[in-house]
Amino acid sequence: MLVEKKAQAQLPTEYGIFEIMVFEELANGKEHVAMIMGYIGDGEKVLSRIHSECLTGDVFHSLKCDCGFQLQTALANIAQEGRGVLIYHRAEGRGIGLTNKIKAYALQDQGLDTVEANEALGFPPDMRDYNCCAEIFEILGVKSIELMTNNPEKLETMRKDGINVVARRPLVVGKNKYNEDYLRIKTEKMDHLFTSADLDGKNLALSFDNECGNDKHLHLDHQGEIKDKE
Ligand SMILES: Nc1nc2c(ncn2[C@@H]2O[C@H](COP(=O)(O)OP(=O)(O)OP(=O)(O)O)[C@@H](O)[C@H]2O)c(=O)[nH]1
Repeated sequence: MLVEKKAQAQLPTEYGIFEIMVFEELANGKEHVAMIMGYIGDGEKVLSRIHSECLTGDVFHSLKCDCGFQLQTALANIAQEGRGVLIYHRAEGRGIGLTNKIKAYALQDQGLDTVEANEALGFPPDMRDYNCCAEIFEILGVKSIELMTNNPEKLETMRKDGINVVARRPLVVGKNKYNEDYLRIKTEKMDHLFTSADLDGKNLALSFDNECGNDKHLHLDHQGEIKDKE
């Protein structure tokens, strides 16, 4: 047994009413979350997402990654179907944690890509494992899933752990000028399932307007002083 269910309640959201459940991972005390909508019933063909925690993207709407956009789109897709499960997997920074992810961002500011930055800090490119997510599906009575992801490892782990993946639904959203390299590196070095049309922005279900927001943004110089950037 990898996880234990700790709490459950209703959670009204802007996408509709979910049932929220908290599962503790026994090996490390991490609190993973399942957001469930509708009646799981026979547990077959449940629209699902395993979303890895990204404080910067999910909460602060960072444009350096696609995480926040994927989270919103996954919840919206589940609401549209009226049935589904989103597991919020507490594996911040692909498992290296928030402090190390921000250290990696600092290295990326100096020109390293996401994989190189992890390696420079002494970590593999990706430290996640998804076994506890498969067990959460099992506890929920989910037998087969349509998984919203571009990451082949999530598909493989679910299959190995006995959760039948009947389909993959690509989740290509939120490309913008700040995350172009991040997305490209996912295809080139991490085997993620983007097409060249995705990377050109042609297949985006929800494209992000490059020119939106205030481009006369503030930036920090090397001393940490905030300056206007023209
Ligand atoms: N180490 C590190 N983690 C990052 C970086 N940018 C985002 N993340 C984390 O990456 C995780 C999301 O992984 P992704 O590779 O974007 O996507 P995925 O979950 O593998 O695949 P999808 O299911 O297609 O979203 C989250 O935990 C983020 O916090 C980065 O530059 N470095």
